[in-house]
Formats: sequence, structure tokens, C-alpha cells
Amino acid sequence: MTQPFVIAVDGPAASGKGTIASRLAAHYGLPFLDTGLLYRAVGLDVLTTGGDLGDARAAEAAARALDSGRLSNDAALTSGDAGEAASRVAGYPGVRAALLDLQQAFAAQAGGAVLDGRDIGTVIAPNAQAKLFVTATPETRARRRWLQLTGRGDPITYEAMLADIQRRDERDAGRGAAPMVQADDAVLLDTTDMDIEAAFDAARRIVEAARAR
Ligand SMILES: Nc1ncnc2c1ncn2[C@@H]1O[C@H](COP(=O)(O)OP(=O)(O)OP(=O)(O)O)[C@@H](O)[C@H]1O
Ligand SMILES: Nc1ccn([C@@H]2O[C@H](COP(=O)(O)O)[C@@H](O)[C@H]2O)c(=O)n1
Repeated sequence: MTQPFVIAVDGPAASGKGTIASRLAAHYGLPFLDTGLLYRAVGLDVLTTGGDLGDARAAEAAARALDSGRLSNDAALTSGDAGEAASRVAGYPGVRAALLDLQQAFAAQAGGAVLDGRDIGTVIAPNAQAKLFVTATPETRARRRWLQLTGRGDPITYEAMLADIQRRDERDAGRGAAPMVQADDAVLLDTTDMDIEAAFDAARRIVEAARAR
């Protein structure tokens, strides 16, 4: 890939966007940022310092103080609690503003980048050359996340997982600040009936079509 190339991958929780995005990054030799980890880290920081997720100022302060270098290899960030905390703090415009420069700088790297999240194609990298909106039914996503979490010992039930996914979808799509929405120029990829291999192949074809434009 000779020209800078930005691939924006958005979609709801557990749709498989991170799996697809990291595989696209490896395939094209591009750096990858899972932007959900930023919001998860902020949410966890509020909780671990005894703060209140309902306190926008505390969340904004945590976002401004965030050390993005600590995002990899922190298993706590992938817990269900971190996901719930992330979606709470992600609704605060001050938190989103504090995390904006870091994400836009990542997207602006020479050569390009792959980012996944909720607002990559709409806010962070509106000029991205390839945009995907990855989705699947809530039941499919809940099952995938339930298998993932129970596989590592989390005792959550499928029913609780589905309720969590539905609550998060509503919050992410319904908030005023950078809501989760498919960008007008994003290609919808419904992975409900696809395994990981088929979903990656479909995503790669979408990116190839965008590169050829
Ligand atoms: N097409 C697929 N078929 C079956 N399982 C899948 C598929 N895609 C992803 N998975 C699995 O579903 C789980 C969630 O996938 P992933 O983490 O990629 O979702 P995500 O959309 O990035 O989630 P998050 O909202 O946490 O960012 C993982 O265990 C992953 O291996
Ligand atoms: N660009 C983004 C990325 C994430 N969020 C919020 O964080 C929560 C956790 O994200 P995961 O991708 O790790 O599930 C998510 O529910 C969003 O509320 C965001 O707002 N913008």
C-alpha cells in the first residue's frame, strides 16, 4: 500500500468489528487502534479512584489524565464492568473532546491506520478511504460475547449478556455526543450468518473496492 490509507470500522458491541479491524491491519501492514479501550480505561479509572460514573467532571478529568501507553495487556479493560463504565463516560462531550486529538493523530499517521469504534467514520476520520459498519443481531452478538467471557471464567448468563448488549446499544445510539450511527458513505457488513473467516473476507473485499475507487 503506497498511499496513506485509513480504514474506519464502526459498529455495535460484540459485532466482531475489532476482530475484523485487527485482521485488516495485519493484512495491510497498518497500525491498529481499538478506540473502545480508551473509553474503557477512562471508565475504569473513575471506578478505581472511587469516583461516580454520573459525574461528568470526574470522567473528563480521568480522560485528560489518561496514559494511553497502558492500554495493551490490561485484562481488566476487557471485562463486562469496564464495557458498561465505558458506555457511561462515553456520553460526556468533555470526555470525547479529551480523547479526540489522540485518535485523530493516530489516524493521520503517514501510511495510514485502522481504527475501530463507534464514531470513527463520522467524527474521528470522516475522510477515511474505507468505511465499514459491522453489525449482527443482538442475540448473535450476545452469544459471541457470552462465549468469550464465560470461556475465561466470567459466570455471566446469556440472558444478562443480552440485556447488557441491548442497554449499551440504546445508550450508544441514543446519546447526543457522537452517537453510534452508520456514516452515509460506510458499507454495512452484517456478520450474523458469517464465521470469522467469512466476515474477514467480506471486509477485505469492501476495502479492496474502496482502494480501487
Ligand atoms: N463472525 C464471527 N463469528 C463468530 N464469532 C465471532 C465473529 N466475529 C467475532 N467473533 C467473536 O466474538 C467476540 C467479540 O468479537 P470482537 O471483540 O471482535 O467484537 P467487537 O465488536 O470488537 O466488540 P467490542 O464492542 O468489545 O469492541 C470475540 O470472542 C470474537 O472472537
Ligand atoms: N469510538 C468509540 C469507542 C467506544 N465507545 C464507547 O465505549 C464503549 C466500549 O467500547 P467497546 O468497543 O470496547 O465495546 C462503547 O459501548 C461506547 O459507549 C465510544 O463511544 N466511541
